[in-house]
Amino acid sequence: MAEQQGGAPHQDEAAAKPNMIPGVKHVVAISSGKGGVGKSTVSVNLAVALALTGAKVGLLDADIYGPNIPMMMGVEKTPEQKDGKIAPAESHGVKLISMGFFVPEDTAVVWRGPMVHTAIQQLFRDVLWGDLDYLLIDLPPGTGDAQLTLTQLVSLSGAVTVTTPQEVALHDVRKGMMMFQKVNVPLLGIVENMSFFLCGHCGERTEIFSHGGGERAAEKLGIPFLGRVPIDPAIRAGGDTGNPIVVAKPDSPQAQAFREIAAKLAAALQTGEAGAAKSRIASLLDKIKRPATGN
Ligand SMILES: Nc1ncnc2c1ncn2[C@@H]1O[C@H](COP(=O)(O)OP(=O)(O)OP(=O)(O)O)[C@@H](O)[C@H]1O
Repeated sequence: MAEQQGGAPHQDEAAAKPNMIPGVKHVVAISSGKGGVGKSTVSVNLAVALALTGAKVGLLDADIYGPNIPMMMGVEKTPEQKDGKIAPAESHGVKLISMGFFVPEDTAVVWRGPMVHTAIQQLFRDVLWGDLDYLLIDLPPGTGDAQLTLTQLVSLSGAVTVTTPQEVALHDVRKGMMMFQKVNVPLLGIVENMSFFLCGHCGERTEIFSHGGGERAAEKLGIPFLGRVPIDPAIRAGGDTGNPIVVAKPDSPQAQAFREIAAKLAAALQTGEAGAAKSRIASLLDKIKRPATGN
């Protein structure tokens, strides 16, 4: 990817590739095969952990069926409009837009395919994201309209999948990963959430949802395992109060787990970039070496 100073994609490049968001360097989808595995919790903590490294980070809550990122980030105010565009909210150093801002609370929304398409398109096109190093997208669970729309509308740097460790959740992971593979979205890795519970009183470790499934799935699929996060009341409380654990308890092992996963994700994106640059150079060299055929 050609870059201007500061790392954002060049405006010309963005114009040439209409699916790129001008000024946004990496767009990463955070997905899950099924609901309730902690995808939003992981999205929020990774976004804030990346912002704490000094990166410019945006978070797009595309979970049209249960947009709870504003609550998890402690944002109540609806974003302002400027010249027909939407200025994202900002919290814990992260720019934030959610479908939840535009849908009245406690309203059940029935989204048909084209509506999903239009809504997600607007969140990309009409939001003043500015220059970002990372735009994380919290997808709805599963492999439906929103996921496919997204892969059509925006050039994704890759997808991360969140799962719990048990076999039934992993079955859905494989399905989700296959969808991304089919549409040529690089698989950046698997995060295993709710991996184990450490008793606060006796320190005993209990593996509520079985053991090691995320890592085994990563191995089988040949994609990176980004790390595991324990099940912990402080992580849940961080979500409920709008204070993600990486800021609420930065010295805790749970926060450390999220920071390590964020670092691995950043490294995977850089490797992807280096890999793409290498293959561009290799193909250039190949062209230079190959004698002209005259036609
Ligand atoms: N590691 C964890 N420890 C304790 N609670 C957690 C953990 N991860 C998530 N939770 C809690 O589990 C619930 C579901 O998490 P979350 O909303 O992040 O899941 P989700 O996969 O995004 O769900 P959905 O896609 O169905 O909306 C929340 O109450 C959240 O606080």
